[in-house]
Amino acid sequence: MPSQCRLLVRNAAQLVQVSDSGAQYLGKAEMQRLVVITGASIVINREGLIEAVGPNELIQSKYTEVTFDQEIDACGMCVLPGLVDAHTHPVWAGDRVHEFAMKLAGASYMEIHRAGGGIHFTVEHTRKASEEELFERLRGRLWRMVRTGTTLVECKTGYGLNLETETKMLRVIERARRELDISISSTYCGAHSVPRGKTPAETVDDIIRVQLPKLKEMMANGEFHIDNIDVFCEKGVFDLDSTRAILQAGKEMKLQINFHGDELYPMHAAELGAELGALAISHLEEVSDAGIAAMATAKSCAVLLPSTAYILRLKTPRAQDMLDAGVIVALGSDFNPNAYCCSMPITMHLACVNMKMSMNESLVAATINAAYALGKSHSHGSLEVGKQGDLLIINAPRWEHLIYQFGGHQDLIKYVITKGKIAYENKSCLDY
Ligand SMILES: N=CN[C@@H](CCC(=O)O)C(=O)O
Ligand SMILES: [Zn+2]
Repeated sequence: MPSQCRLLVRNAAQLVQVSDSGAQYLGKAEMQRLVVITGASIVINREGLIEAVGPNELIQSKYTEVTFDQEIDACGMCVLPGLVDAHTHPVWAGDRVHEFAMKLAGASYMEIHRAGGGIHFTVEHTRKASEEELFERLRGRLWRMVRTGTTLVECKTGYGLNLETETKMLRVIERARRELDISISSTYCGAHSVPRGKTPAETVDDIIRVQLPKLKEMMANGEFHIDNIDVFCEKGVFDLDSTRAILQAGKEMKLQINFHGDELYPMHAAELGAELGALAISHLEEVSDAGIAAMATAKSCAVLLPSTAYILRLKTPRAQDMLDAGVIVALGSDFNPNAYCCSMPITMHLACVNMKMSMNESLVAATINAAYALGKSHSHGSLEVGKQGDLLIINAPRWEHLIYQFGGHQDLIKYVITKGKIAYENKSCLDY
């Protein structure tokens, strides 16, 4: 046993491990048996990994000879795994508050998109923004996420739609990955929309023949790392054949398939994703029964985005049908200029109230299952020995307060810890 460790958190009223079996995801039955220890401690070693977790007496007796860089007495508080946000678009310039007003007045998402707004508006501003400006904006947004408990986040490109700006966005994400106290899964989403002045066929060709080969070269040179490939598979954006061609090309580059499907119109994107071995498919408001069955068999994770369904007043994603059919269900905030929500506690709350998930199911979907959607559940998403020491400590005696309290998490989350170091501390946390 080492004589020095990075962090000891002791005396937690509850410590939610989520799972203690080494599972890479939890299905509906296991979600009901969340692993929670009462009166618990956790130890993070100097590599930032969890070294021990268990009842106070056990940890205390094992670690009497060990000194810690930092100790936290969590008496009366709860410890949970850092939250995992499985779907965000956080790199952009130019907000769309004016479009929110248009939507409230009755315009649909696609009407605004077809009229040249929506993604096109953001692309125009993001192309003009400097790399430094985009990084500073990303830094602020990721910091907001950290303060609401997110410690691993998926970050998409997709507001460049050409090689120059897509690579600018990838460099910005890479810099954040290297410099900031949050783990990042990076997604190339060059097929987020058909850019102005190009046909869908020209766009697919440019992505497959120009952009992807160049990205491969840049990854090999160590300029940035890309984990996932994404396409907005939607009527009026990319059809099934175009989506298949782009995702297949990404898969050949060893990128994980993680794409937008069956959101506004039933496209049979879920069936396509299952056929291609997609690790994750997001949205799925319009998924078919056959698509649900295919995803369950293929173990393609459904990343549900309750904030988007809420803001756009879409059909409610069929979380319970998916869980009953054996689909792995995860959650994402879908932070983007259309759905300006970067809080996973609010996302979990919406999933419970609008999608009829239980609090156990929501927490699993925002931790181990979201980590699975990013191919990272071997290292993230639960408090188990050997995993990364990412956790939050809330100032309440039952963990469910994280979901029950709607907003105001700045007064609930006391610490956010990444790799065993305090990334955020609220020194004036109010009593619940
Ligand atoms: N649906 C496609 N992409 C985003 C919206 C992006 C945007 O409107 O800027 C989403 O996941 O909701
Ligand atoms: Zn999205």
